[in-house]
Amino acid sequence: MRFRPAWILRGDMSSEEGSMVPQAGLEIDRISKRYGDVVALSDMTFEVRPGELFGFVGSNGAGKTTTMRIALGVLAADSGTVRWAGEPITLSTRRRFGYMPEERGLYPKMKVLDQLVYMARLHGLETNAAHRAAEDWIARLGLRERRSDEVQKLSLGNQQRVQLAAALVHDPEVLVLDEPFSGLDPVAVDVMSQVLKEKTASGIPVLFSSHQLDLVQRLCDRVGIINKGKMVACDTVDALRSGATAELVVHAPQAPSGWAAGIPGVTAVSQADGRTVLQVEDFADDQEILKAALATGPVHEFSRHRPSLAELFRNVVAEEGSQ
Ligand SMILES: Nc1ncnc2c1ncn2[C@@H]1O[C@H](COP(=O)(O)OP(=O)(O)OP(=O)(O)O)[C@@H](O)[C@H]1O
Repeated sequence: MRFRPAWILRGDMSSEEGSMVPQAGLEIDRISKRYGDVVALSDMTFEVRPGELFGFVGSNGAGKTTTMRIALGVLAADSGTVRWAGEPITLSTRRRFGYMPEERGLYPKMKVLDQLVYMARLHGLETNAAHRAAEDWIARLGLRERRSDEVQKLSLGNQQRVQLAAALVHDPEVLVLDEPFSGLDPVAVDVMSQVLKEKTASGIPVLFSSHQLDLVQRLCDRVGIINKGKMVACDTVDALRSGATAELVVHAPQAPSGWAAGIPGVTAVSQADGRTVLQVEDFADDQEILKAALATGPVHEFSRHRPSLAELFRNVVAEEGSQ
């Protein structure tokens, strides 16, 4: 599968952004960051719009955590700006963000309720309001029976629920979550997904990173694929998938190797167990392909295939890596 250049970004987001954006969201604007000789981010640019669930995907070391830390202001960029609602972020803006750091950051010996009350107080809630919010999120995230346990005595999945509660307890205006789904069981994934959807429905922009691409494909309004510190593709999953060169799966058990060679606009990707996967350009004539397949014997399947986000991701990373 190959990609048309329309959605492969090369440092200019202007064609990707529409004019219908109601208000500015969380804007990451040409952020660069080096660690010594390592270029972690290079002109990283994208926006998470109000009410949008934005999935941030990339290989290990691509720069997701660095971007999120800079967005939160816990790490300084070498250049570039992060804005929320049109204004550069400040210490007081940061207090209105909810953050789930990759390294988590709960106090292991603190009890769940005390932990959440403490977090809420840190973000400026009064004692009573902090207690109410902590109890609400404990109930909502299924942690009632664990509320008096030390965090270190919880399972990893439950610790993650507490971490999510800690990101939400002060009713943030923006959510930035670093791999919130990692290590969760299917029920906890559903709880997490539901909470994120509710938050976006109330107008909050949510940025989260994940290596679980099936989940990202299912949940997100838009996806940003990053590679080596750069945004290389950013759009809805549907737009990304429709921008990829289509594939045809042909099950013709008697077809010899190379049976489709020479048909204009067609490239064989694989052929095994009687099943051939072909890449077909827009101008390729699928009836001609079908005729060629039938000429070899019976055809049991002839179907178009839309690449999954995981396939798109592998392809983008391979393409960009080869440049
Ligand atoms: N404190 C640091 N000192 C030196 N290099 C760092 C530091 N933090 C990150 N890096 C480097 O910056 C690059 C980006 O790392 P980052 O953690 O942002 O990637 P990531 O996309 O979050 O990866 P992962 O999916 O593995 O969590 C990597 O090359 C990493 O080794």
